[in-house]
Amino acid sequence: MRPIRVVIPFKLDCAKSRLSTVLSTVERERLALAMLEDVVDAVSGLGTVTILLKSPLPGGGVLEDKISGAGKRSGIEVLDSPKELDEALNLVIEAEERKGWPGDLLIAMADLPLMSPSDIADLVRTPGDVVIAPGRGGGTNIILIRDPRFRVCYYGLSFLKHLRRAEELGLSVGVFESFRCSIDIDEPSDLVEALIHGRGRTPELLRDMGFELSGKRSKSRVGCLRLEGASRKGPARRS
Ligand SMILES: Nc1nc2c(ncn2[C@@H]2O[C@H](COP(=O)(O)OP(=O)(O)OP(=O)(O)O)[C@@H](O)[C@H]2O)c(=O)[nH]1
Ligand SMILES: C[C@H](OP(=O)(O)O)C(=O)O
Repeated sequence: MRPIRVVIPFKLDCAKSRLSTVLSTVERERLALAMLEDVVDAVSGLGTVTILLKSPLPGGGVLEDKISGAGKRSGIEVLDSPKELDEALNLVIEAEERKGWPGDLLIAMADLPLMSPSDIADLVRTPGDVVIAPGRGGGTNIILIRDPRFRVCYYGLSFLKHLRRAEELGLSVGVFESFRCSIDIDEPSDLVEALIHGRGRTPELLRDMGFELSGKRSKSRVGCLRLEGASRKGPARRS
């Protein structure tokens, strides 16, 4: 199997804004960092890992000082880029192409806390010039790129856009269907999945923040918030 370089795009500034109804700005940053560490744990056995960090960091400093285990692990590179997601990633792909494509490129989003090393091991065994693990709602949670001509185009039903782009290039596509890889944490209702199925830092942090499962599927009022399936002890905190 060809070497694989893992790239995890990560933005901390205004992270996870779709969770702002249930988490303060600081809490969303803490959650984003916890999920990043869980993702790094899941992919670390594959090869070199690059965290493609949207710079500048809120409040300055360096990412390594904000994450514990993952940031200190050998083989983790943090690459700063002020560019938006697509441009930042396509510049990385183009750089690998100019180097003669020394290895394949696996792009994993930083908000996939359920993903496990075995899921990733199965994904990289999936045939295709491009292999995609779709996210719910038409997103692209993980993409393995084996052909340097491919470029990414996220947001707005990106899964379909990536299928179309591969077809236009005459590339074969593998779709990796996995419950654990399909769960990206975007909306408050996604927190239930992290609490039920998560095994790493993310569910631990959510419980520390006072989230708990309500036992049955019910609408729980938390202040003016309504959470399906999970309720929060104490008053909802806002930034
Ligand atoms: N390097 C980089 N990463 C990004 C950028 N925008 C989002 N990301 C990362 O890409 C992944 C998917 O992005 P989203 O799910 O939209 O994350 P988000 O922007 O924090 O969430 P929302 O504010 O709710 O859209 C996450 O790992 C983000 O950290 C960007 O402009 N640059
Ligand atoms: C990055 C984006 O994430 P979503 O907004 O779909 O969760 C996508 O997968 O295209």
